[in-house]
Amino acid sequence: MTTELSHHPLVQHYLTTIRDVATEAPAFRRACSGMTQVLVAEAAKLLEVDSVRVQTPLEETEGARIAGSVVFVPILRAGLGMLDHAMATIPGSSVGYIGLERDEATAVASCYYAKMPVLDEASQVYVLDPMLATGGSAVQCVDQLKQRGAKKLCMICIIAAPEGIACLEAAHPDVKILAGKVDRQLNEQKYILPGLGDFGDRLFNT
Ligand SMILES: O=P(O)(O)OC[C@H]1O[C@H](OP(=O)(O)OP(=O)(O)O)[C@H](O)[C@@H]1O
Ligand SMILES: O=c1cc[nH]c(=O)[nH]1
Ligand SMILES: [Mg+2]
Repeated sequence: MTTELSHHPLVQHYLTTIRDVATEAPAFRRACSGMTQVLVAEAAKLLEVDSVRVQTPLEETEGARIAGSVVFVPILRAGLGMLDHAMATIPGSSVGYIGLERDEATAVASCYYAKMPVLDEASQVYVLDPMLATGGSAVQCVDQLKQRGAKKLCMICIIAAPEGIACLEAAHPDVKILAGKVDRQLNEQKYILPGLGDFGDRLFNT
């Protein structure tokens, strides 16, 4: 598996805003959107294109269009914070949803919802989840996507823990990861350090 880090200055700028304990929900949401826009654009480098001809008002010239379908799969809840800008960046994309929630005591995620578009081996599937902590949620999500036919998968996250990367790599070595930052470690409650706290709570003001 390849894990890629974004070195884009905007990603580092927005990450600092969302880490900051003083950042409240409105600014947190704006920073999350701004960061997602850059990460999705970087992850879109994976897309293949078909050569096409295009007629300008003056003459015909060469062009390119995305080949195959693009599918975004936000992991609820927190992944919803990344969805709007992902869809705006690739307006022809499809969206699947998966709900996964970690048990507060064990940090083991369980699935409470799934609704997917048709997937096939040509679909480029991007899983959206800002936090890759133990990796349990990502592995369960990818398990389900592969069962439904997905073969080309990329996980886009804002912060990844080394433990989460190792877990996803062990279970699904073919899945690419694009992260805004790889943080130091998990704490005893399986929160990422230094991290940003509970992403879902900060995004949804709960
Ligand atoms: O890598 P893992 O250890 O599985 O942790 C990562 C997951 O934890 C958080 O979700 P949470 O369970 O808090 O649900 P929420 O998004 O509804 O708050 C986060 O949004 C990820 O989905
Ligand atoms: O640090 C973490 C780990 C999992 N989920 C979060 O929202 N934050
Ligand atoms: Mg949460």
